[in-house]
Amino acid sequence: MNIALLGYGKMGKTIEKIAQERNHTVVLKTTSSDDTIDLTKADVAIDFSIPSAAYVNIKTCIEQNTPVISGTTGWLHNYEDIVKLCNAKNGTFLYASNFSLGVNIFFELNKKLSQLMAKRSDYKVSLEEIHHTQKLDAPSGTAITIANTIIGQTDYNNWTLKKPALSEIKINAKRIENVPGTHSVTYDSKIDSIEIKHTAHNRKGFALGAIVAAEWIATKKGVFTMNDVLNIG
Ligand SMILES: NC(=O)c1ccc[n+]([C@@H]2O[C@H](COP(=O)([O-])OP(=O)(O)OC[C@H]3O[C@@H](n4cnc5c(N)ncnc54)[C@H](O)[C@@H]3O)[C@@H](O)[C@H]2O)c1
Ligand SMILES: O=C(O)C1=N[C@H](C(=O)O)CCC1
Repeated sequence: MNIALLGYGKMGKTIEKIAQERNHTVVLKTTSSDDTIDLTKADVAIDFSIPSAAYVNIKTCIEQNTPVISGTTGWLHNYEDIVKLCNAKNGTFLYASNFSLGVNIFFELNKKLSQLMAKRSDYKVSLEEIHHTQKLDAPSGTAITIANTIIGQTDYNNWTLKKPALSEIKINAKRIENVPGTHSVTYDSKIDSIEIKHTAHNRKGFALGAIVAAEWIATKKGVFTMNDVLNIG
C-alpha cells in the first residue's frame, strides 16, 4: 500500500517505521501548510499533524478522493463538517483519539464501569491524563473520549479542567517530560475508590493501530471508528 503521511513528527516517524516493517511504501511526507498535498500516488493518507492543520489536511484528502485516517487531537469542533463532506463526496474517513488496541479495550472497560456506577451517587468520578511536555492540547483527545462515554451513560453532563460542579467530571491534565500517554478513571467515595488505568510504554501501539486502521479502510467507503476496525463495542 502507498501511504501519504501528513505530519512527520514523533508519530509520523514511528508510523513510517511500522509501515515499512509491514511492506508499505511512504510516498509523501508533509510537515507544514506550505507543503503541497499531491495524493496522486497514495492509496491512503494518515494525518498526525497539529490541531490547527488537521481539518484542512483531512478535507484535502477527501476532495482528492483518497481514504484518510486522522489521529490528530484538538480539532473536533470541525468533526461534523468533515463527516458531511465525506458523505457528500462518497469518501472514506476514520478518526480515533487513540489508535492503540490497549486503549480501545480500556474504552470498553470505561463504558462498562460507567454503566455499573451510573446510579451510585455516593461515588464521584474524575479522570487523570499525563502526557509529555510538547503536547499542544489539553485535555488529551483520549480523555475527552473517556469523559464523553461516561456522560453518555450517567447523569454527568459536562467535563471540565477547572473545579467541577456536582454534574461535571473533573479532568486533571498533567504534563511530565517524556510520558507517551497515561489515562486513569477513578470513582471515589468516603468508603473506597475504584480505579482503572492505561499506561502506554511507548508510541508503538498508537502507530501500529493507525497502520492497521489504514489497511482496513483503504478499500472501504464511509465514516468509521476504531470499533469498526477492531470489531469491538
Ligand atoms: N490518536 C492517537 O492514537 C494519537 C497518538 C499520539 C499522538 N496523537 C496526536 O497526533 C498529533 C501529532 O502528535 P506527535 O506527537 O507526532 O506531534 P509532533 O509535534 O511530534 O508532530 C506534529 C508534526 O506536524 C507537523 N505539521 C505542522 N503543520 C502541519 C501541516 N499543516 N501539515 C502537516 N504536518 C504539519 C509538524 O511539523 C510536526 O512535525 C497530536 O495531535 C497528538 O495529540 C494521537
Ligand atoms: O502524545 C500525544 O499527544 C497523544 N495524544 C493522544 C491524545 O490526545 O489522546 C493520544 C495519546 C498520545
